[in-house]
Amino acid sequence: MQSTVIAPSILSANFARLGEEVDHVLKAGADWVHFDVMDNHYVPNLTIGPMVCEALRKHGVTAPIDVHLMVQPVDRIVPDFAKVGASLISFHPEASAHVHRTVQLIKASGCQVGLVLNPATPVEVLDYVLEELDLVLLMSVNPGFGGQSFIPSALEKLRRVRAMIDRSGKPIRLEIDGGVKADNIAEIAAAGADTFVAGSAIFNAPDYADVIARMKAAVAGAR
Ligand SMILES: O=C(CO)[C@H](O)[C@H](O)COP(=O)(O)O
Repeated sequence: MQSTVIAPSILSANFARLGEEVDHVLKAGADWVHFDVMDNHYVPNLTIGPMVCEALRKHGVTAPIDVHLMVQPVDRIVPDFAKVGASLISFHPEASAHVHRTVQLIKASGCQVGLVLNPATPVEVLDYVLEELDLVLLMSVNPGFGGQSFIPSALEKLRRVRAMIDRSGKPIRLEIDGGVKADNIAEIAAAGADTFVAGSAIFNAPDYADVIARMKAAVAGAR
């Protein structure tokens, strides 16, 4: 199992002060920056693109930027994110005409690659491509909005994907995204996640360091 990563989703940050918010959350103990890209086509919301990623790098952010593409089509935007400092790019198989080709494109661009499974996407979509991946991202809400409730069936799915990753013997991260809070993260970790996206639970809290510390302690206890 990989080391624990807490990746705050900046979807719930104050966009009017984004650079400060990212500095603050990293200083508070966050490991990665989770960067949600929505296109009002694949998902019914519209957020941020490569220019904002570039602005964060120019602002001085050196932490890994974990780009979650909720866009269709996928391939055209990949080089734009690679150029401006994305560390890892994840995409939804439903949004790509050729999943294996998109995986290779992301790797060739110099980024790590992740595949995202929606709550109703079967784990079999990982067959034939799992070993090419650096990360599997399981959505525990339907994509498009922060602040939704964790869908309990994601726990069983985590256990299944954890077993697939362990069987592969590859150092593939298992990330969970949606409704992750300090009070449910222990059972999510016990089900096999090692990388935790949390938006509203962190950015709506009065003390980012306190909530991140409580999350890390809960994960450590569960492992
Ligand atoms: O990808 C997302 C939505 O599509 C968000 O990252 C996710 O929902 C995180 O927000 P929260 O922790 O508030 O549920």
